Amino acid sequence: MTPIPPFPPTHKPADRPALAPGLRWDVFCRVIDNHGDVGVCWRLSADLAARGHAVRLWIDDASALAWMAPQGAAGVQVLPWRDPLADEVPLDVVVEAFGCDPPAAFVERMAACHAPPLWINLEYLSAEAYVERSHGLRSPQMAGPGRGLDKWFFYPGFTETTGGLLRGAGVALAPSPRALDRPLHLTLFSYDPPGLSAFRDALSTLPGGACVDVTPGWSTRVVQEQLGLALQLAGPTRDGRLTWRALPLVSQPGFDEQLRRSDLNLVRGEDSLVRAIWAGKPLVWQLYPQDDGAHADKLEAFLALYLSGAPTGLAAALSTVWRSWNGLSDDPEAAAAWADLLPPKPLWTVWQHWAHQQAMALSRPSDLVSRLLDFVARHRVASQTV
Ligand SMILES: Cc1cn([C@H]2C[C@H](O)[C@@H](COP(=O)(O)OP(=O)(O)O[C@H]3O[C@@H](C)[C@H](O)[C@@H](O)[C@H]3O)O2)c(=O)[nH]c1=O
Repeated sequence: MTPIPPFPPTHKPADRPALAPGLRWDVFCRVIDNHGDVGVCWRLSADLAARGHAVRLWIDDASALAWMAPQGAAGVQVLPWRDPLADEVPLDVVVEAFGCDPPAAFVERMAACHAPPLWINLEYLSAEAYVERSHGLRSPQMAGPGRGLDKWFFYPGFTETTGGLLRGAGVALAPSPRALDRPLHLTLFSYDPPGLSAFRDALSTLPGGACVDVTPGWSTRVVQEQLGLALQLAGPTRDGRLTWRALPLVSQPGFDEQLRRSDLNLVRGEDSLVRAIWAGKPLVWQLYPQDDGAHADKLEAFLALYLSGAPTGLAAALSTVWRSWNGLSDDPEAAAAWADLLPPKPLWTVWQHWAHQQAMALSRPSDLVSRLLDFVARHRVASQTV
């Protein structure tokens, strides 16, 4: 076992390295699967830095940042996750993404600080009711390396009493919907949606045809497996009235722009759901499937929120399509619902307007980073007055 190097029992704030104005943050990220962990941690870090804060992003696998954030961000230092991490002085705020357990030696140093950093666990986004109940709760650490510290739960969410949604400074809100006088343009970023071939059938009947941009990895594989289309970056694949195009991996700003340019976005996971909302275009969401079926409740909660107040015909057709896209119903109506939702059917325009309206409504309250800064400010004031 590597011995933990000795360090003084207390560290006054003055012991911490002086950095840029604003607060100094340690963000910890473990890449478990796919791109969501790094995607969220990068957006958070870059947004904090854009507001004058200094961020050390500790990450166990930074490889995806080469394509996701090739531009980097002034104020964000990307550092390899090290365990033990006893030689670093914790900064003002420590964000642990998705309960990823920062190295024990680092947490021991946090606990040994004269004025310990504020320790925040950033959780997964959901519209379920437990989010409002759990947001902002304190978890006193009774044992382990952080004994004596408090860890605070910060839950992203869609309502005022949650942690809000990541937005970023450069988000251009959706333009108003336009009438379609060309092939429908789609982006496919998915896991393995059951019924992809039924969806292709619905697209194939569109009078103007459609062009589907397929993201690399899972989606390209699934198009090959379910539809027998081997997509190549070299050029588009014709398929009757449809055109399929393989996309390369692009930066987050490029990905966001891709969603804004599309007429219909089929997205997956939490981060691209939020970006598709901001794009203000019709969207279909595929959730990461959980073995215990927990994604079903998560989908229903989001449907209830997103479609609250929607015209009845739209709510019914969209719910049918979304459940079937997630393998949560084998509703024979799904094919008919798809057909009803696509142009030139009247519901298409209703859907466009609804997506635009929801982008505006959900962007009106403050965003996640603003709420996080407010949360931190309130706790720092409270801890100084104790
Ligand atoms: C395809 C593509 C994606 N991206 C980014 C956008 C997002 O930040 C990120 C994708 O993240 P998500 O949309 O969350 O989907 P994901 O499927 O990659 O991640 C998911 O993995 C599951 C295991 C987790 O449980 C989910 O919570 C979720 O995080 O990749 C690009 O920047 N460029 C690209 O070309």
